[in-house]
Amino acid sequence: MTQPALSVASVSHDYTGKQALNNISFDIQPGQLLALLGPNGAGKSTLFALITRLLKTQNGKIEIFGESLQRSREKTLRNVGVVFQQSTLDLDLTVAQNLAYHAALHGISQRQAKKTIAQELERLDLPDCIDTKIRKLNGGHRRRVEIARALMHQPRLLLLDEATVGLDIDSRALLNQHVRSLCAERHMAVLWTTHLIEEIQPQDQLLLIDKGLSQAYGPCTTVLEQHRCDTLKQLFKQLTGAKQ
Ligand SMILES: Nc1ncnc2c1ncn2[C@@H]1O[C@H](COP(=O)(O)OP(=O)(O)OP(=O)(O)O)[C@@H](O)[C@H]1O
Repeated sequence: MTQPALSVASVSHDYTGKQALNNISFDIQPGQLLALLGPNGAGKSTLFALITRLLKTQNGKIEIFGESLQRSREKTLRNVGVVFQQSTLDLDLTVAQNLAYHAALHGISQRQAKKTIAQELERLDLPDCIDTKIRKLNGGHRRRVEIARALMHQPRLLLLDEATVGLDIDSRALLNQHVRSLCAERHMAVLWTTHLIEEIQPQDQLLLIDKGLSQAYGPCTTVLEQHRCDTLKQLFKQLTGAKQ
């Protein structure tokens, strides 16, 4: 095994008396997509906030490419692209302006930024939108711009928190497919947080959490076999009691 892109070991989290996460451990290797699945209130956002350092780690260890998140914050975050659940694009700036601003924050030269913006938009099938204000784009296109932004500094680990929320079925499928191809082509590690079973594929790694506890972890097909389930829907219901 190579060094994991992301390693989470025995992580727990308390919100003043309420335990949101209890002893969660998992790894993501370069080129792997791990689907973090769980019903509402399972602890997905808490875990995401710990990995992105929005919350401070209370218990356990989080490492990105072998570097402790607690000790080398800047170094580790340089390797990470993040797409949050809520859009953080400036609606009154154009696509290019939003991306260029992010590039500047990462110390990327204007020349390099221009080149990367063109490449990423081409890749996302958005080249005609470069001078369009975000406000004029539909939800699916805005999400694609957010992915392009997260990729501007060429991260090796991409973290997405419920990136498809609010999108129609076609846009959801397209986005999911796009992230999968990035994962394969760039050998990028991906954490895909979702509460939607249909966004998960048999070749994915799966971490199913419920009420802060890890209920199942491993290659999707292995997890199904271990729990004698034919479908993820069945597994989800068996382990969480929740319906999809
Ligand atoms: N700031 C907070 N203070 C107290 N409790 C919190 C706080 N944030 C979350 N919780 C609780 O922690 C648990 C996990 O919440 P979290 O938001 O991480 O779950 P989730 O899986 O992301 O759910 P959802 O899909 O609904 O966003 C829930 O019981 C929630 O009520």
